[in-house]
Amino acid sequence: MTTSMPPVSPFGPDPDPALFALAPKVVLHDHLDGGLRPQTVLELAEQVGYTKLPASDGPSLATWFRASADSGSLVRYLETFEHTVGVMQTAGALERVALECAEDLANDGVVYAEVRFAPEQHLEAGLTLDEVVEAVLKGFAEGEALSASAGRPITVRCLVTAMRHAARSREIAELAVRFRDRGVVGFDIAGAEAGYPPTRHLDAFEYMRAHNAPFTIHAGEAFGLPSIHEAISFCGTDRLGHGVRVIDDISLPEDADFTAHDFHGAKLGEIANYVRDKRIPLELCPSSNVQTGAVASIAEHPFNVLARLRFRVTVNTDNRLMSDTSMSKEFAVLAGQFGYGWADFERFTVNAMKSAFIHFDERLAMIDEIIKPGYAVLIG
Ligand SMILES: O=c1[nH]cnc2c1ncn2[C@H]1C[C@H](O)[C@@H](CO)O1
Ligand SMILES: [Zn+2]
Repeated sequence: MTTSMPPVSPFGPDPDPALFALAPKVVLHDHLDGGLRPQTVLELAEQVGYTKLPASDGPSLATWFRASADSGSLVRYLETFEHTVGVMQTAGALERVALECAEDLANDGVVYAEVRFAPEQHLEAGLTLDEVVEAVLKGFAEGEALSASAGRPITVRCLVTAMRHAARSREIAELAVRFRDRGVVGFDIAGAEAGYPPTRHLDAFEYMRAHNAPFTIHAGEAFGLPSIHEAISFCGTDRLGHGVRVIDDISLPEDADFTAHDFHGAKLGEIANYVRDKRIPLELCPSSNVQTGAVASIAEHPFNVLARLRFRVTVNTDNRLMSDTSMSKEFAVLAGQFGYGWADFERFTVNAMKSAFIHFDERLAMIDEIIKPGYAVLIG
């Protein structure tokens, strides 16, 4: 791969993320336990007597998360969650974190969010799975109400995640279906990918399919094509969490420039074709992918190749705390690297909204009433 001069962004070479705050944004892949405010981690630790935090003030803690997550390994990246999950063990803590999550996303101009977390990781202080989900949904509803009254309306829905190294996925899928009319719109599996293929959790996915309920699978992040193949072909996933390694099934000319405008010489293999033909959404998380070593750098991120080849790409944060990011920052990074303008960001946002797990009429209303008018103002 070669990288020539990156295309010039209409926003300048190193755009200010604040430029993107006004654009309506949709996030489909954002972890509740990966997006806490550093100050909240400190305050909750104090309240619940959690003594293992690696820093004692907000800025140092923020730096610690970002630096520790920068290891180039998904397994080491995931170790940082010990400290966020550690302080999210009571209903009050869960509710506060969910409320602040909704507020932070709304303040960044996110209009629709699907936020995920693994209820099975929040049972240490005696809550039941149902109580955990109820507390989180309560916090989201409060955050939505506060944001609406502050003139920043947002819709937040929840995905419940099962940890792929554990054995509770069927139970979590049942939880998702039990709460389907109360704000939980889907199911997911996450955690270390190598050694834990999606087919380990086939009964959970079969349960979801039997109940006509959608799900996504973290696949093609730390492990490559076999994981994507299982997720789409054996498990029947509706979306791919990351899915970034689908690039391994696309052959490009030896000297291809990942920042180019077109990729006419690209040859898609069977898996890549299937993902594109079926319009399977890719929940791409550029900054996170660099941190976990799924890609070497933003310049070498396949986002642009996949976008230009018209895969259904979406832009996501993954873990705002660990990556010190936001949707506006991810847009800024992509604009600076690949030269995208408002029309591109509108397309990625519409892609995301089309791929959401709420009902078709609700998706359409968000696109027609909020997203398109919002970008029309920006495009001018
Ligand atoms: O990017 C990720 N890949 C795999 N697992 C992840 C990623 N980000 C967060 N997780 C894990 C750690 C969290 O504790 C869990 C539930 O949100 O999901
Ligand atoms: Zn994730």
